[in-house]
Amino acid sequence: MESSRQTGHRPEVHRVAVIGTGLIGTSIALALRSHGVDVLLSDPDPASLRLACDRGAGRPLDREPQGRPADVAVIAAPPAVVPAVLREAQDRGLAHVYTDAASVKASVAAEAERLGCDMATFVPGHPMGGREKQGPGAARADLFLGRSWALCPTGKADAASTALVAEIARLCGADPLVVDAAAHDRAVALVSHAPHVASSAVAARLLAGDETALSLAGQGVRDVTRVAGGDPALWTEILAHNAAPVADVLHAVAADLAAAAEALRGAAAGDGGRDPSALEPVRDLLSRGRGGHGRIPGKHGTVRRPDYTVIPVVIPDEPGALGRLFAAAADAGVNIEDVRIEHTPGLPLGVAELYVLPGAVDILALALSDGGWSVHPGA
Ligand SMILES: NC(=O)C1=CN([C@@H]2O[C@H](COP(=O)(O)OP(=O)(O)OC[C@H]3O[C@@H](n4cnc5c(N)ncnc54)[C@H](O)[C@@H]3O)[C@@H](O)[C@H]2O)C=CC1
Ligand SMILES: O=C(O)C(=O)Cc1ccc(O)cc1
Repeated sequence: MESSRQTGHRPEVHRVAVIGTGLIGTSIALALRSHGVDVLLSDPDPASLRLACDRGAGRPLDREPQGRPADVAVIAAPPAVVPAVLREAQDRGLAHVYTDAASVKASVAAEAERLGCDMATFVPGHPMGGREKQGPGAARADLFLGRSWALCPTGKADAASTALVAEIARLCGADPLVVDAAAHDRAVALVSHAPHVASSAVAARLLAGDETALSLAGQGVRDVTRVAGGDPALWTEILAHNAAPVADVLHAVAADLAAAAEALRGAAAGDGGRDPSALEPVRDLLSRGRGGHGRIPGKHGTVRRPDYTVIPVVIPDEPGALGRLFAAAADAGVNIEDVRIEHTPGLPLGVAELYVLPGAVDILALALSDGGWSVHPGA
């Protein structure tokens, strides 16, 4: 794949307009705000816009008197609407330079060109960080830390436009990577889009599982199916815009799965699965899978997500328990950076996993233990 990482001079970004204040737009806005960038926000959904503003991601664009253009406008809306939104923003001179965040690049750029957008100032982009949740409530300023951020300028893009959009990526803690749009789409078919469908296929089987089966679910199935929690409407749109490359990967995955199922069926029919040679295709798949997993690079770049320490705390499954736990942490002067709840249906207790900065672990563990909580640091 043709690609290059950007280096060198860093242009200054003072003012950014973010159009689409969902998960990605609000995360970008929060990251830019943390660097003191003036951020203007817009979204056709007033509730999304209000929540993004209330979270400190910026102020409403439509309350701004038509002033000087922003340095950059970021369009963080679903792929199908990006070209029309771009055209409209360029027509009213919203910014000097434009980018988007859509998960597919070639079709979006082609449609923008067809609509007569100015391709000299449009640098299509794709931040490779995300979540399976939507909307501004799920946004995080650190969503893109240490991730790649693809930039796919067409041949018509100004170098200065590309440099400015690369700076947006860097301010969000990501590594900008210039890559051809078609190569980008083939790459994300392999590393994002087909994995999403495969995850959904595994997760869809769970609909047929009974309560006993589901109560046995551990971390493995949670890991494999996490992204299947994404929005089906958005993902159908993403897949529609990258259909052929995704189909190629899925056909190969399906062939591997069919061969594994066939081998297992044969082994079960023979001697109950104990003949090791019957399972050779399965062993081969597992070995290749381990090899492929090993090829996923660690997070690159110098910026890393903060290393939080997890403190598991047993909580009763009753109204107000979490509130009391958070209040106890606040009394101890400790900020909870993130929280996950593990709960087994039918049991009166669950576990709240509190994510805190390493320096706060001892203070919080002691304060919670003194307060009668069942705390399990290091578990
Ligand atoms: N969800 C993820 O993990 C990632 C998504 N992306 C891409 O980012 C873009 C946004 O996705 P999310 O933030 O996840 O979705 P989201 O559903 O959280 O937010 C999308 C926002 O766009 C707004 N919107 C819809 N039509 C609009 C229009 N015509 N003009 C302006 N805003 C409009 C919606 O009201 C909504 O607030 C998509 O293109 C997606 O492919 C990129 C990286 C990761
Ligand atoms: O949930 C995650 O971990 C993701 O990586 C999500 C994601 C979804 C869509 C993208 O275009 C890019 C990233």
